[in-house]
Amino acid sequence: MAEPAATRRPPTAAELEGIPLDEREAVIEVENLVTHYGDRKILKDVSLAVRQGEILVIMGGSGSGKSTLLNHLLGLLKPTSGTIRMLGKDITRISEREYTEIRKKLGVAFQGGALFSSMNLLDNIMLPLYEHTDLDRTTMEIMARMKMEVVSLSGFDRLMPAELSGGMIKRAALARAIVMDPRILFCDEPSAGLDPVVAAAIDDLILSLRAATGMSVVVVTHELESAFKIADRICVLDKGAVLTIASVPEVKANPDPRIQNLLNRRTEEEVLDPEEYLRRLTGESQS
Ligand SMILES: Nc1ncnc2c1ncn2[C@@H]1O[C@H](COP(=O)(O)OP(=O)(O)OP(=O)(O)O)[C@@H](O)[C@H]1O
Repeated sequence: MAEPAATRRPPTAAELEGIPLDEREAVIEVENLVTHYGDRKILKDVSLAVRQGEILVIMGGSGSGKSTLLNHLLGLLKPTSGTIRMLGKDITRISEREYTEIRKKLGVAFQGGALFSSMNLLDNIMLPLYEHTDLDRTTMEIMARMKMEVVSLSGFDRLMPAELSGGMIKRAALARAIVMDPRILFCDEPSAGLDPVVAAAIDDLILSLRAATGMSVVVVTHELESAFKIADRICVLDKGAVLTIASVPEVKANPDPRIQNLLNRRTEEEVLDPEEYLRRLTGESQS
């Protein structure tokens, strides 16, 4: 029997080079995911796969279900039905102990950084090592500083989160997310709220991390420019359903007005038809 994906040595970026996405192993496979908040159906039969070394960007208007999907992928929410295979294991059906093993192979850069305000930068970046390893402090410091160098934060060990710029916080969040050399990196709005130059630098950083390590990256973003620059494929969500999962040129050429509205940043209200508006007022469009 083949060794499970979670324990096998992952392929390097060089080994993946030249292998088309479709022929690579999936590190995440979501099938027919349905989830509710109370009686309200939020994710409607979502299916998607993320391949080795792929950057998949999840896009969609406000309230389309991006955060809900991300929280399911991170094992923070349990779906009503459907499966989420992460590195070969269905995380909706495994024990907490098994999930902890998978979780060690996932890095998460949370929106806003999620840095602890009472800890300096170095300690913040070392946190996953404290949580998941028995390494001594000196080794942890060395590992954290190596990642700080990767994200151009060398020498800022003792700065407190309140002293960091928006771009530095995003880079610190990335450093913490990669400190355990994850197989899959999740980034929630990695460049939101940054000026265009700083945002572009974060995009470049994500691309160079993937190129150096061959890890897979899942990015949730509102930023079109960023999505077009970094995505191998974009998954467009609309009202909890996947409209398409396709390459950037394919998404741009997709004639679906909901996709074109999203790309052209037209608000939903501008394109809402009267009947849909009525259904919304009566609550009928909520299921
Ligand atoms: N804890 C909750 N309880 C009830 N409903 C919720 C909860 N969290 C989100 N929702 C609803 O679920 C839907 C999807 O929300 P979600 O936050 O996943 O969307 P999103 O695409 O991430 O939006 P945004 O871009 O604004 O962050 C929305 O209609 C939202 O109001």
